[in-house]
Amino acid sequence: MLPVKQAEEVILGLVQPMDPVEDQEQVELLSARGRVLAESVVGTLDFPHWDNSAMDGYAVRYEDVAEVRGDRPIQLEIIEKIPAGKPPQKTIDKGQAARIFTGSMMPPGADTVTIQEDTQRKGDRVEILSAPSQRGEWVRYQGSFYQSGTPLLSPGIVLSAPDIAVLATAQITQVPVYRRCKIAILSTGDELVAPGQPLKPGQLVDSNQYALAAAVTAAGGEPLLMGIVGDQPEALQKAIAHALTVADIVLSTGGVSVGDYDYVEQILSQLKGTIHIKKVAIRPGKPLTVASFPPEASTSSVLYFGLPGNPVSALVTFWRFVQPAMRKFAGWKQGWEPQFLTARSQQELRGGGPREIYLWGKIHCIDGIYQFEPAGGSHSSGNLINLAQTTALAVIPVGVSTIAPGDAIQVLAIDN
Ligand SMILES: Nc1nc2c(c(=O)[nH]1)N[C@H]1C(S)=C(S)[C@@H](COP(=O)(O)OP(=O)(O)OC[C@H]3O[C@@H](n4cnc5c(N)ncnc54)[C@H](O)[C@@H]3O)O[C@H]1N2
Ligand code: MOO
Ligand SMILES: [Mg+2]
Repeated sequence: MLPVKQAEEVILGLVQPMDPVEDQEQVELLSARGRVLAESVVGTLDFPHWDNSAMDGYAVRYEDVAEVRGDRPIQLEIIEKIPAGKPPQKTIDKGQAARIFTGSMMPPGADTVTIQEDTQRKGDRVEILSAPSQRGEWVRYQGSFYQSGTPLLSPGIVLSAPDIAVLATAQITQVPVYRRCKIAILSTGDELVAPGQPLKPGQLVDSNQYALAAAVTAAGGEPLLMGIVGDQPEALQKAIAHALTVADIVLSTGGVSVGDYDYVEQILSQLKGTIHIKKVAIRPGKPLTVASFPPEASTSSVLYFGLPGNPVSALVTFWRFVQPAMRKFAGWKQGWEPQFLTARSQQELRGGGPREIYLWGKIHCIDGIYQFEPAGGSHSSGNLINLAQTTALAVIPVGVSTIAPGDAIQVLAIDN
């Protein structure tokens, strides 16, 4: 049994990120959120594009108003009103001002804005009641936030709402992103029927394919549903061989343990896959099987995860191992590894045995401190019912038998 951390290293070591050119596609700006940027974005305009006012008030010359005191106001002649979006027509001379608004271009000659609240209007003149604290007060200078020609956004970032604002400002309406990675998902087991089918005695609804499709989508991938394959080696070999030709990563569930009908590993070998992992010291998820297929066996090299069939084992191993691999493959520049948070356990947690234990539950932030609330009921890897609404997995390291209430633990936050 490979320790969890070592298994993670082996898996991430097997992943070659997509090619930023070959695997690039252009998407509309409004569809770019959550996608991974494939190219550096460089703006052709300074930001702000021109000197403009940060407030409603009057554009003035600093020298004219620097000495103003409450008991010594000065009056300036208003020579122009400059709405936002209209270029100023006049130059501000000594003793003059322009009425200006937030976002309006600064007129030549003026270098400072006095806010409306510090003035009194007197017909076509304005009385300035207090001095600015410095030259340039309330002016947003051209290029003060960003200079054109320098990188705005770097490749390998996952685009978020503020990034979309930056792209919009840079007038990038078609965004170069990595294509979504294709993840084939197949369920193995003679007992499985699709949701909606009546159950004969001994049968079970295939929940894994749906759970994994949702998890893949949440992780930014494109799920390819390959259906249910019975426990027949020929059918399974055919299905796996086909999945290898259509996907970047293949996930199967079931058939990886030691039972008479657990054929996945032998089929991966028959298909000339290299098996890197057969068992991981994780509970749930021990029989996780990982193989790689060189480009000859498929269109390009493909990573294969034989996830355990138990529904909780399938999702826990997805979150712990598949999702990081997807991130690296998808072009993320960094942060592929799961990010653990420190939380306090609300209840006593029991560990023990040779495997790292993952308990599912919810994470709450109470008075600024993360707290982990384990799901009630059985933590059997077959109990998918109490997995509902899971937002975190708490990790009990090997060698730790008890976590007392209030003790610190590492938790993996789940965003799905
Ligand atoms: N003698 C041993 N038995 C088992 C061991 C072991 O070490 N020695 N390991 C156990 C562990 S741990 C796990 S996890 C499971 C993994 O089993 P498989 O990956 O071989 O999966 P199956 O045997 O095919 O199924 C296990 C379980 O999950 C249900 N299942 C399967 N597919 C689905 C699906 N798509 N949707 C919902 N449920 C599914 C299946 O009916 C079984 O109940 O092995 C233990 N056994
Ligand atoms: O690893 Mo199994 O997933 O413990 O049930
Ligand atoms: Mg089995």
